[in-house]
Amino acid sequence: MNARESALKVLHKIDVEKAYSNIALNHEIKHGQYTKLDRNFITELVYGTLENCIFIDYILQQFSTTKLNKMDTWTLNLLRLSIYQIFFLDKVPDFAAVNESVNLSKKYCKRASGFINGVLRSIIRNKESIKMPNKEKELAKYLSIKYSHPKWMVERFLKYFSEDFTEGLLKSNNETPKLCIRVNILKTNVEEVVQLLLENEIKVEKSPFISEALMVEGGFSELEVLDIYKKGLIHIQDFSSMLAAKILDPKENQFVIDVCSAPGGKTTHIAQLMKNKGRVLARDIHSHKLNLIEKNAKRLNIDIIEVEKFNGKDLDHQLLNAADKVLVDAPCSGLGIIRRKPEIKYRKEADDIRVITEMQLKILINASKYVKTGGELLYSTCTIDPNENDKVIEKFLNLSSDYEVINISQQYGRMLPGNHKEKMIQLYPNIHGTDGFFICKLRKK
Ligand SMILES: C[S@@+](CC[C@H](N)C(=O)[O-])C[C@H]1O[C@@H](n2cnc3c(N)ncnc32)[C@H](O)[C@@H]1O
Repeated sequence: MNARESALKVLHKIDVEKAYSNIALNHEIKHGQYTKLDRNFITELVYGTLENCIFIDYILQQFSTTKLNKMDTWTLNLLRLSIYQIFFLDKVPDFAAVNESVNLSKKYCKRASGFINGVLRSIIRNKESIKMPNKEKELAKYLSIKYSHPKWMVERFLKYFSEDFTEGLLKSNNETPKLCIRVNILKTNVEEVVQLLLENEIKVEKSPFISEALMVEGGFSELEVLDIYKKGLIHIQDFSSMLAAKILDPKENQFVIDVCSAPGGKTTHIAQLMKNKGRVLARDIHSHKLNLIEKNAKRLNIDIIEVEKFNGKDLDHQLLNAADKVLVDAPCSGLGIIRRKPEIKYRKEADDIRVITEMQLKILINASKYVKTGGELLYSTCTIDPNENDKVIEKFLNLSSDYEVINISQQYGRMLPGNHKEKMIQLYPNIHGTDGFFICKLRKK
């Protein structure tokens, strides 16, 4: 199977089965016989098409007599894949993209071959004269189409951020994120890992902010296949996520509870910082995800983590005032990780955010009850929506007079790129080059 056919299958799966892009793509790549070049091309085609889907559909609708929602899903995804190549990939000649698509259509949507051929050739002929909405008159619509974010999302960003900031954010959301590595200091050290990666022709940069973090140069994306990963010397985790455990700052022999912990990125980092001494209780509502924490802990040689299925919306009376530190890495809209999962743009609705903030507050209130007097509570999310971040904290503080916010931007400023004047930390992909991420640390008085 060639790269375009694989990309089409993955796009179809994401669209029709609502699969996650990273999981669907990894599955396809792992189970096919592809060269590294093919794997990179499939990845580029899938992410590029997904990232630019609203723009692509806008073009397609202008040249198709059939409405997009009336098209067969194979035809629609094949057209999207081809239009992506025509508009965004200089290395693919336009007519090669059309010919490949027509060949593929014979296998996946035979009856539409002529239609696909006609639409694509007409797009190529008129490529230069395509009209975009007027930026001055219809800013949200223009940005929505240009950067392929739903209009409600753009309007929401424009409500919170300036026009320039919003445009920068939308642009960054369509860029490829840097791959970050966390060195497992229980098993090795940074120098050894840098050397071992070099032997695999992977160059990394040390992070000036977090001692155990490395940034991969050039975006190599298959670290999981390396021995160094399988042997648990490294874990793959964004810099912003590493900050959460660093700022929680757990110590050896403490009792730490992580109430929303799967797949265990932060839990295993916490255990690592505790030098694998003490107790970490890792909970999640989804039992199938708890297996991932156990698998990760085993690989990283960590044995102080206990996993347990528990709904954070329920209060566990057994744990009242029991923990030194509690982490609430809350379920959120994910608006900070659109670079990694572009499908988030198309699957979220404005109302989802209202519903999720109620859950976040409930989980935070329950979790706060598990902290000892003098203990600490850390709330984090991978979103940039203030309603899920500082607004949740504001509501929490109104209901919890026994808590105060710790000024982490002052205390941990040296770990952060950019300037942070507020007590809490909000990272943005367009400013900090990390995932969009929020952290607030609180102390129980
Ligand atoms: C942001 S993710 C956690 C990521 C994790 N901390 C890490 O670093 O790997 C949020 C998690 O909350 C879990 N979750 C959602 N609703 C929950 C609830 N009511 N109680 C507990 N966990 C919940 C989800 O299954 C998901 O694994």
